[in-house]
Amino acid sequence: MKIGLLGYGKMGKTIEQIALHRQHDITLKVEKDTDSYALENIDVAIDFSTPDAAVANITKCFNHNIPVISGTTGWLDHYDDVVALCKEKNGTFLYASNFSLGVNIFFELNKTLSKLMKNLPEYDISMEEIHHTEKLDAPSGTAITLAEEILKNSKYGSWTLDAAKLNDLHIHSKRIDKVPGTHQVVYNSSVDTIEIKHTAHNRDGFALGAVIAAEWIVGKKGVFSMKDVLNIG
Ligand SMILES: NC(=O)C1=CN([C@@H]2O[C@H](COP(=O)(O)OP(=O)(O)OC[C@H]3O[C@@H](n4cnc5c(N)ncnc54)[C@H](OP(=O)(O)O)[C@@H]3O)[C@@H](O)[C@H]2O)C=CC1
Ligand SMILES: O=C(O)C1=N[C@H](C(=O)O)C[C@H](O)C1
Repeated sequence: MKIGLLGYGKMGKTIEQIALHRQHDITLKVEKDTDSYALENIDVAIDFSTPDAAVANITKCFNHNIPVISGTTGWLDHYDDVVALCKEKNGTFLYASNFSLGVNIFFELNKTLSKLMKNLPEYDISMEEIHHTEKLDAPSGTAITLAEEILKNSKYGSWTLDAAKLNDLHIHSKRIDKVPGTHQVVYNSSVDTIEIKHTAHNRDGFALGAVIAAEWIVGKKGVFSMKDVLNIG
């Protein structure tokens, strides 16, 4: 498979290693905002760029009829517009806030736990996400995905980064040098605490999931998620 990497930073480089190991070719690498590029000789594009760049990269793929996988976070205010454009252009698109198999299992655990806790308002819920100091967005995309599921079954109105907003689900975002990604959900009452936690040890799991999604999506049309790829949820 011929893969175009839209974004060649920490994730782009890790994806390249995994893709080459799985016998794919990298036929395009876009390294920075100022790079002009043509979408030629590509079966699928994988976008791990920046919050400001993702929408333009994805749109360009739709315009050139190239299937596109996006793991870039921090642009989700435009997600509905991108989905509408994909349908209008009869394109192929898959976004995941987190491509790792472990986190996608963790998403299912989070969903199950939130349903179990639905009628137990004596538990206060909070979340923590920890990432490296180069991360541009907060909270993480993964934390937002977890929070949106919890909100369906809880007393909270929305998620917030502000600990003073007691009616909202607080996400504590910490930035610590080199941390690849840690997410924790905590249910706390006066008598006990229930916690679930996922810790990434490196970026390989994210990159492998993105390559598996790219392999899966070629030849398909529409808007997909990792639930479709992994057949879970
Ligand atoms: N969904 C998932 O599983 C995961 C998602 N992510 C997300 O992926 C994104 C990238 O992460 P990461 O690789 O760590 O970040 P990096 O900053 O290491 O890499 C991003 C790269 O994209 C480049 N870039 C800037 N503008 C463009 C553009 N217009 N087109 C293509 N590339 C561009 C940047 O260049 P420059 O430095 O010059 O700006 C940089 O080299 C982030 O949003 C992150 O949150 C990360 C890990 C897993
Ligand atoms: O920026 C990162 O590094 C990561 N970003 C994603 C997110 O925002 O959830 C996924 C992963 O946690 C690493």
